[in-house]
Amino acid sequence: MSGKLATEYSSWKKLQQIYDAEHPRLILKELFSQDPHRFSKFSKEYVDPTDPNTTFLLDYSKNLVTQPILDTLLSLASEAQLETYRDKMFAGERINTSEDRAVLHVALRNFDDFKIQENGVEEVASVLAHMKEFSEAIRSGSWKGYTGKTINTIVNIGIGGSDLGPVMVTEALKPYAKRDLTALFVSNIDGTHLAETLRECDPERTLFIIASKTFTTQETITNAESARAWFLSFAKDKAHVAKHFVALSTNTKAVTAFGIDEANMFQFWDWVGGRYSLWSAIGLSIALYIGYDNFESLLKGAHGMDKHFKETPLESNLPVLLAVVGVWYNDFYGAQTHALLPYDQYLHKFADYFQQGDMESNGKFVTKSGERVDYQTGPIIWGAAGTNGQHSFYQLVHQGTKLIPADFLAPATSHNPIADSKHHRILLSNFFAQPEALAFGKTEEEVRKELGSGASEALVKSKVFEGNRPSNSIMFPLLTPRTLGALIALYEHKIFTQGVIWGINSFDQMGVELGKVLAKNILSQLGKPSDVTGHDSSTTGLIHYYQKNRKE
Ligand SMILES: O=P(O)(O)OC[C@H]1O[C@@H](O)[C@H](O)[C@@H](O)[C@@H]1O
Repeated sequence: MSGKLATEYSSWKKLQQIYDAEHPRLILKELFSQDPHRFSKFSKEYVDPTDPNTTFLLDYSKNLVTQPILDTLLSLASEAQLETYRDKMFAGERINTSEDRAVLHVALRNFDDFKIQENGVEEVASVLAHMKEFSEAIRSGSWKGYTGKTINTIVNIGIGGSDLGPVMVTEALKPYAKRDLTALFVSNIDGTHLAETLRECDPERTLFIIASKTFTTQETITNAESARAWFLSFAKDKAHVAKHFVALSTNTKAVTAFGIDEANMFQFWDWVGGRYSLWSAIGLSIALYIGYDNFESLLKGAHGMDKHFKETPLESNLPVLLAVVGVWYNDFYGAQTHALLPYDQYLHKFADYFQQGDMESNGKFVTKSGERVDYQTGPIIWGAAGTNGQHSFYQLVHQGTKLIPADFLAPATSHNPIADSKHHRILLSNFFAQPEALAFGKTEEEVRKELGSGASEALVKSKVFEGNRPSNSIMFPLLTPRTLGALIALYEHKIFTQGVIWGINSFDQMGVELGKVLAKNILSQLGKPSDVTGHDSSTTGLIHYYQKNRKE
């Protein structure tokens, strides 16, 4: 990045002045009543530049912004050289500086459109062809297990980026799934996860997909070894492993050492970050579950958003708008979190997925040039599918003491229009009502009128909704593979944009390393109390308690 702290930009300073002077007057109720055209000014319909049928509406009018604030936020993005860094990413420059790597998930869904130079990019098409051929063989039943039966269950063994994307997308695109193929996922090292999953598997009809970019991740390799031992307890002969185990990885040596044939390995490259890898071979479980053509539509939807991000001026660029509005709350309003609230059961893993996508990317306190930031970086991402959240944590979102910016997402049409779409109309009425309630609240006067004269003061106060709580709403016609691809890429580029503004490297994850190293050392000390050395009294005490109480 430019080597500057974000607070040094003149637009940052201007934003601080605007915030200090104006924020008490930024009242959504007033902003809407002053301008009857606020919705049309602050909403945009996305039309995929490569496919006019893929569209969605982004309504960002319920944000605590005016046009001059938005303009200043966009100047901040320009001052941080967003366009330059965006072009560097698409050109394959090594913008992941700490690991000296290019950041090219956009190359995985490019279909020869942008010219991208980097080793491996020319192999993308052949890996996709391999995924197509393999997924068709499994789905058609031409691929047989060791006793000649077809595969009816796939088990993806992976963690982090090698799990969350496939889990989220297979859930989201279930309406497109081959229902006689069950997709299961094992991620946790907790033996319970594998044991419970294997209870659902028939060894003669199960395919294990070992998904690991590095093929060294302790959880994944341990789970894969135990799955192989389970399989061999039935199949007996190691030669049968070839029909039931495939690998998705960048590490050919480790894959073959594990005993998986190179022919059953699906490659990707070090310029694919784990949390940006569902578009790569890591998406094999998706292709198997929804079919290769639908997987390709997912990639194409993301490519459309890439083109939009790359070619649209900042003021109409949807990921950029989401990003800068997020910076406004995160850095000036002091919001700590950002909620993702999809009103679509199929998107129930969306927030989980972007917890890694956003927090592993932007949860950093040093800039690319090694300086400690003096401002907030990535927000805490959380959320749940509507309307479940309403009956759980929305109380705090509406009346708590914290500002929680939120994105609401919903399809106009449901894949399951049961009871003549009654369910969907109820769902959507909530999707429309919640942002309205958050923004406009309910005054004391309205409460008094409602309760009548006998109500206690305490009761009146407890029923007031202060409102002025901001949100974005995203509505799309139907959750299709292409729309989902566009939505995921929308958030990926939002994360990229915020990372550029904050001057951090959004593409490494040094923060996950320390715990791994300590755990490795502790694992070697778990035998007996006298082995436990070099820790504080709390950690030592905890390990001693375990040693005293375990039954193995
Ligand atoms: O795919 P791998 O190499 O097994 O890595 C899995 C995960 O490992 C974690 O340690 C990383 O923080 C994630 O980014 C990554 O996705």
